[in-house]
This record gives sequence, structure tokens and C-alpha cells, in this order.
Amino acid sequence: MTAVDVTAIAKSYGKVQVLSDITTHFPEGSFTSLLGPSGSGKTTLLRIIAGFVIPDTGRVTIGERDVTRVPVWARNIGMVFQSYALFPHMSVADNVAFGLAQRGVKGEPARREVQRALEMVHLGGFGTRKPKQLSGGQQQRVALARAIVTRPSVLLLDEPLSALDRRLRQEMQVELLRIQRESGLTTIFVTHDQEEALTLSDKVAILDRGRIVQIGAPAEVYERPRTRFAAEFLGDTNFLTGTVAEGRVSLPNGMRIATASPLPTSGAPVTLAVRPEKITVAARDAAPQDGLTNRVEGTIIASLYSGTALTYEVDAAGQRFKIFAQNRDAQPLARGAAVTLSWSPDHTVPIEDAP
Ligand SMILES: Nc1ncnc2c1ncn2[C@@H]1O[C@H](COP(=O)(O)OP(=O)(O)OP(=O)(O)O)[C@@H](O)[C@H]1O
Repeated sequence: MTAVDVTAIAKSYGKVQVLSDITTHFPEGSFTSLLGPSGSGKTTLLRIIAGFVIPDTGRVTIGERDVTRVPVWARNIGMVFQSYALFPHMSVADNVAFGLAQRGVKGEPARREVQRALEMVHLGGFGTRKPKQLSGGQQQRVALARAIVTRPSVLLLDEPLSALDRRLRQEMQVELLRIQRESGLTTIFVTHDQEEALTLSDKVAILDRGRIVQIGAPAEVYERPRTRFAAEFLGDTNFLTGTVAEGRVSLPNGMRIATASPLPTSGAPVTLAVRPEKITVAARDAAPQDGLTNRVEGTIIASLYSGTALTYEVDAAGQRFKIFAQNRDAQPLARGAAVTLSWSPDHTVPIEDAP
């Protein structure tokens, strides 16, 4: 078990700056996701940690060791890619043994290690099969066994589940987390799927155009996004833009919104982010909700039914709101209904709103 640190990493290809000034710490035994849109530099950062790409500047350390100039094979890492690239003509056991053989581990010691790795991924009885006799999820588990059989100190995963269908993917998420917890491996996981990142990780690092714009525990980055980009990338958000007046945010339509977070001085422009599921929507004549001190009146302009949940769009004097509601009431609110929206200042988060 070993922590990984990257310090002041930058990388360009020609004139294109792919990563700029990345400094971050991956704690020993933790599961961190690198999350960001296509082209944000996730894979490049992972490949720098692995040693496939040398950064222009900066340092990579694994444990106490500076590995910036150390070749891939000497870094003691395990890797799994999206395409699991098993050798089709070799048995499952031989596929898993491959990395051991390269290190000169053969015979009975190799057989024991292969069996241990296969049992860890719950494929103990599958050693003699060929990859094509396995399902996609099982093949990906063989790739995982191959990555951990050499007892690496760090596990690097580049979208390992994205080739699997939704159901299998969810099963594999549970498996992956179990294996990571049992092995205690410091794990860095590249994904562009925000739900997957939130479900699996101890920490989520959000990348935007080659920079980590926010890193923290899943609930922290989801509940308290720092920028418009982070808020949007991790799900739906209502943005309320106005100016600070008397400790509240005054919107152009005259609404005054309270936040539990500190605000800049009076007169400063500010944007607030409110998640759609934090807002309670009720018919206007219903009793008010206790404690939800932000309260605005509006009209339902769209109501979308999706089984377990309802999505409402509400117009409140020109300010649009999106709201997710549990499908609990006998009669969903219909288009045109006069409603009151209420939500807590705790769920009203000022963000940086750079263009
Ligand atoms: N070897 C290379 N030569 C030139 N440009 C590259 C090279 N590798 C990556 N890039 C560019 O660097 C940028 C970041 O790529 P990277 O693969 O790290 O992004 P990513 O966030 O992993 O994206 P994706 O989710 O699509 O895999 C992209 O614009 C890509 O075109």
C-alpha cells in the first residue's frame, strides 16, 4: 500500500497544452476517480502516473520514491484498460500468469499467485477456460486478476467498465469496489461517468481543460460545487444569478434568495447553484414547509413523468427552475398549476461563474 503524489505536472503535445500545473495527492489505500469530459486530460494524467507518458515538467512519486524517470515496468503498478486485450489463444490462468512469467516467477509459486488472483475476482474455477468462453464481465475480471497478480502497490484503471452493458457494469462496480477494499490498493480510476465516479470513489477529481478544478469526497463535490463547470458536470443544477444586497442575493426579477454560505460584499454579482432535488414543490394553497426559508411562487410549465420520479419545470417571474420530485402524491401537479417552491439556504451554494 502506497500513496501517489503528482506535483506541478504539465504536458503539451506541440502547441496544445493537455495538462497544466496538476498537483494532487492520492492517499494510501484510497479510490480516486479522475472525472471529466472527453479531452480534459484524464487518460494523459493516468498514463503519466503509469509511466507511458513523460511529463514536460513536474514530478510523480509512488510512496517515497520519485518515479518520474522510472520506466513503466519498474514502477510496480497494475493497469486495466477499456479494451481488456486478453491473449485469445491462452487459457485464463496463462493470461493471468503472463506478468509473473515476465518477472521470472514460474512453476508452483506462479500457480499459487494465479489462483489467489483468480479467487479474488471470484473466478477460481475458470483457469483452464479460454477468454472467448467467458462473458464480457468475466473477461474484464480476468484483466483485473492479471493486473493484481504481481501484487502492485498502485492500481490504475482507464474506463475499465465502459465496454460493458448497464447491468453488467453495475455488477462490476460492486465487484471492483470489493476487490479494491480487500486488496487495499491505492486505486486511480478514469471515467467520464459521473454516477460511477460518485458511487465508487473516496475522492473525485474533476478535470476541465487540463486542470483539476475540484477534488474532494463525492458528497462534498456534489453538494458544494465550486464552479459552474463542476456543478453542471456532476448533474443538473439551477443557477440563480443576481447581486448581493443586505446579506441576500437579489435576482433581476426582485426575488431575494438566502444562502447559508458567506457572500461577497453588497453590490457584487453572484451566482447561486441549487440542485433540482433540493427544491420542494407544492400547490400554492398547501401548508408551507418548515425550515425551507427560500420560498418563491411560480407556475408549472412542464411536467415529465418517469415512473419513480417527476421532473417539473417552473417559471417564477421569468426565472426558470428544474425540480425533481419523488412520485409520492396521488396526483402529480399539472401544467399551469400555481405552485410554491421552497428550499433551504444550506442547499444554496455560491459558485465561481467564470465564462
Ligand atoms: N499522443 C498524443 N499526441 C497528440 N495529442 C494527444 C496525444 N494524446 C492525447 N492527446 C490530446 O490530449 C488531449 C487530452 O487527451 P486525453 O486522452 O488525456 O483526454 P481524456 O480526458 O482521457 O479524454 P477521453 O475521455 O476522450 O479519453 C486531447 O485533446 C487529445 O487529443
